Amino acid sequence: MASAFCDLLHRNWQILRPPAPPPKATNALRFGILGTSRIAPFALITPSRSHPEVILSAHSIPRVLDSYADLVNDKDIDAVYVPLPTGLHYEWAMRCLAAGKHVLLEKPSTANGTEAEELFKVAREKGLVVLEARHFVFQPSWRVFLGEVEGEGVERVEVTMCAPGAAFGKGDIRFRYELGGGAMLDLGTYHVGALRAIFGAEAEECLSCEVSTCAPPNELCDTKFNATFRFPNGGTGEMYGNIKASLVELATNFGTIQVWHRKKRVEDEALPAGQEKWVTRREVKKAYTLKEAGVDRPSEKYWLTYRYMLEEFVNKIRGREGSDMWVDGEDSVRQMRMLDMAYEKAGLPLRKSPEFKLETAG
Ligand SMILES: NC(=O)C1=CN([C@@H]2O[C@H](COP(=O)(O)OP(=O)(O)OC[C@H]3O[C@@H](n4cnc5c(N)ncnc54)[C@H](OP(=O)(O)O)[C@@H]3O)[C@@H](O)[C@H]2O)C=CC1
Ligand SMILES: O=C1OC[C@@H](O)[C@H](O)[C@H]1O
Repeated sequence: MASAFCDLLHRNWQILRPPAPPPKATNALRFGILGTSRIAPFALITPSRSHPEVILSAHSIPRVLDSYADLVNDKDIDAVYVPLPTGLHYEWAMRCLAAGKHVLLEKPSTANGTEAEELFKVAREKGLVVLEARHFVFQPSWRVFLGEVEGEGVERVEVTMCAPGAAFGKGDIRFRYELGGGAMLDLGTYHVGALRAIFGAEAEECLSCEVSTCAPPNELCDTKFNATFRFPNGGTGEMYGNIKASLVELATNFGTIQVWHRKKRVEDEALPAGQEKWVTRREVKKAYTLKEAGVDRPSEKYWLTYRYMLEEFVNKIRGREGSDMWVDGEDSVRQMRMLDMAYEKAGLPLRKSPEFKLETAG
């Protein structure tokens, strides 16, 4: 017990303060970050410290450039991390591709399915990597969890995840339609990703979608959602989320997917041979490393989802075989199509990016 506690403390300490970084490779990829979003330190700045093939070349450290366009067109940058409001993802990812840069693109990839289709088509044509940062996919424990599930036989799945209302001020990007605001697009992208992966199939129909929305003038932005989808095997997937959750609601529903790798309790029912009563079997599994998840690839206990994701992003750019955890363009497009379905069912307009013109397309 004491050793498990020490292990927990040690691991969490290393998350915040990774061990002395390995020397950077001479051909390390040079990353730039657009903007100064709150997520950047978690999603890229800290993980990059322990990656020998990643150098942060431009952001606030060590160089600050005058504009997003300057950074995107900087010849000393190989890859750009785009953690902008969702409604700006499409434009800036397209600009990065036009400038020949690989893109680590915050989730959700774009504001709607049509934009995603266009974006990933251009990425394919240019032979550049665009990865939607749906980070939980890269977590070893998620892999273990999916290994327990037989998509075809799944009848009903419930995905619940909330975020603390106190974290987002009134003017937050999540509550502004013109910036791609809305809880389903922001948080629901996790729910939809989980449902699709568990069923191993695409939802055929959104059967119902109830939402609560912001007060005018932001009434087009949902803050809470409850939706049900039908999957090809006849099973139903339900999702509930709230980005204005109170502390009480958070106590049971807070999304801790980034740090909490311990696999949720597995429960199933079995009828032991010769007995009349069904019994419930419970098992807790954990996998902090790829090795624990049965994958023979390097990883460390203190890596968060973001670090795992960075590892695969670099592998893909280098053309190296990584683990089998990945989010390809087709997956991102399907993800957006399912979110579109939910918005349509809720009677809310699809989110969209502002019009823009590529000056440097080539
Ligand atoms: N992977 C994860 O765990 C998480 C992912 N996200 C995703 O990351 C993205 C950013 O979220 P978050 O970090 O909370 O966002 P923030 O509000 O903290 O940051 C957004 C950044 O976008 C820039 N920006 C450019 N134009 C605008 C504009 N018109 N209005 C507001 N900001 C603008 C600002 O940069 P500047 O400094 O240049 O002004 C700002 O710092 C979202 O797509 C979200 O879905 C968010 C949280 C967690
Ligand atoms: O991980 C997250 O939790 C809270 C959300 O609002 C955020 O955008 C998301 O990525």
